[in-house]
Amino acid sequence: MLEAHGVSFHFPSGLPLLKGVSLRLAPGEWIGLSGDSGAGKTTLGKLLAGQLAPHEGQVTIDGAPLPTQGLSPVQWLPQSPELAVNPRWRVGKIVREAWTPPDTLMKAFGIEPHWLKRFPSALSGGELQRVCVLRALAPGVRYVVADEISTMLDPITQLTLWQALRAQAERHNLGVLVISHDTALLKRLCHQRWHLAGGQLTAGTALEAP
Ligand SMILES: Nc1ncnc2c1ncn2[C@@H]1O[C@H](COP(=O)(O)OP(=O)(O)OP(=O)(O)O)[C@@H](O)[C@H]1O
Repeated sequence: MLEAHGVSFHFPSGLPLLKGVSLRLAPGEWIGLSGDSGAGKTTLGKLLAGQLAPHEGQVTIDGAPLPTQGLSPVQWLPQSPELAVNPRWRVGKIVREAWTPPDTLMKAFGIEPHWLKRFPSALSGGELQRVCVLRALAPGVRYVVADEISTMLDPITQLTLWQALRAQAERHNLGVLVISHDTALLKRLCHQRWHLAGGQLTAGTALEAP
């Protein structure tokens, strides 16, 4: 279980952004997170993935603090994949950074073999996003924070990405936090939805059909 326990956070010289936020994400569960721009969704996602540290409260995985070394069991996937890759590495090296995804998965994520020799700047944003999502699904990863990952994609590519992620999440019992402004997408994908406003979470409609 990935849990935020009473987490509070503010950026230096900023107002309190998160005020005692608690959230539980179980293995195999999909939770949706919505909220206005600037509400702190990305910040909460980064806290859950251990990329930021809370000022109060804590984030735990199975009751223990997140590991600070090695492959993180919680992967944060950002909206802009070009910021998450080394521009001097070829795509083949990028996708195999943490593990070697099998060809079947490359195909499921719509990754073309001839992209692997290119540099990331020679892929579209949507193509590079699929590479980054697959890169993050290494063995040992148990939770994924998908932060607006399909916003820039056309509807068919969105479908490919979510279907491939869904299949891999089911196979490995991954818990997924989906951050999005798209309420219809969250209703379609998530068992449970939360809305972030004023630094606190309120329940969206629970138990939507995934
Ligand atoms: N490194 C930083 N230093 C100072 N303030 C920051 C930093 N990163 C984010 N913020 C501020 O914190 C607030 C929350 O940002 P965050 O990215 O978490 O919001 P969000 O809900 O994900 O927004 P959006 O939907 O627009 O992506 C914003 O007002 C933002 O300007």
